[in-house]
Amino acid sequence: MTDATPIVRLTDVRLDRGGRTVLRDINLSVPRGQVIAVLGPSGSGKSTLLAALTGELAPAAGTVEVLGQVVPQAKRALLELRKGIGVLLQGNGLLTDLTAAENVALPLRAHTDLPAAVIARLVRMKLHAVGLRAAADAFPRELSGGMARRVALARALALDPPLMIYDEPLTGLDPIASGVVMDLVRRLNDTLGLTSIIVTHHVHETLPVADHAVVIANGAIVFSGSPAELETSTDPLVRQFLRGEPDGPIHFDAAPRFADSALTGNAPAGVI
Ligand SMILES: Nc1ncnc2c1ncn2[C@@H]1O[C@H](COP(=O)(O)OP(=O)(O)OP(=O)(O)O)[C@@H](O)[C@H]1O
Repeated sequence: MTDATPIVRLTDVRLDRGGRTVLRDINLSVPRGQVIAVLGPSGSGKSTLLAALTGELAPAAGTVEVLGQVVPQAKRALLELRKGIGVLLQGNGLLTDLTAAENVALPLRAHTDLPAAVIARLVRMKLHAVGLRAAADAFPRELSGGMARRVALARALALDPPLMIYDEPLTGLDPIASGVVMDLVRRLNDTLGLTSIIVTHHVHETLPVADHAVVIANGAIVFSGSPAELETSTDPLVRQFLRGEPDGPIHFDAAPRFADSALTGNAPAGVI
């Protein structure tokens, strides 16, 4: 993969779950080095899109390429690919009976044969990167929500993945902790040379650190452009989403109604 190859590319992708189409006609290309915000209301299919990137969900149609290869279905090849993808899951997924340092060490112990002293040094470096070196011996229950999220972030970074995926990284955090986490996401992206995909409905906290925004609603990409373009968009769907209004062209029921005319024809391609 050359530097010019997009780190993530979805081509004419359709994603089905439970026998129902959740997302269709997804075209999205993420260049290296960028922070991309994937926004959308609850139930719009953000987690479904992530599942396709990590190979948890195979596309019903189209191609999903990550790190220069089509996401494989064979288990071994998929595990190999996943080593290059750091995922910060909703919640933290920290093991409560392990210290912060032990949590960060988990992926290193599972996926490398490095000696304990090297792992300990790498763990200290990762905790330092998220500003928590002093919390190495603390248990998750002793940490604030924001600190615990940063430990989870350090763990996601443990194997030096070139691609980071954040699934609702701000859930349950207060505005100050949210600001700290988003600044960290941006800073780590730039200093470590990562590419970051942030899936969230926290628009106003995320846009300031994003290079590019994609909005999904009603089963498709309905906006793809810069944060500034998003904020000045006059598209009724985008406006409704940004203002959090219950009434408008976005359907908030579980099943996207593809036959509805609100979307047909005016969904811009998600190529960035
Ligand atoms: N495993 C599944 N089986 C069947 N349907 C599913 C499954 N997972 C999700 N869905 C459906 O797919 C749609 C999109 O769900 P998804 O979780 O991707 O949305 P989301 O945008 O991530 O929502 P939230 O912001 O609430 O997490 C929803 O209608 C949901 O009910």
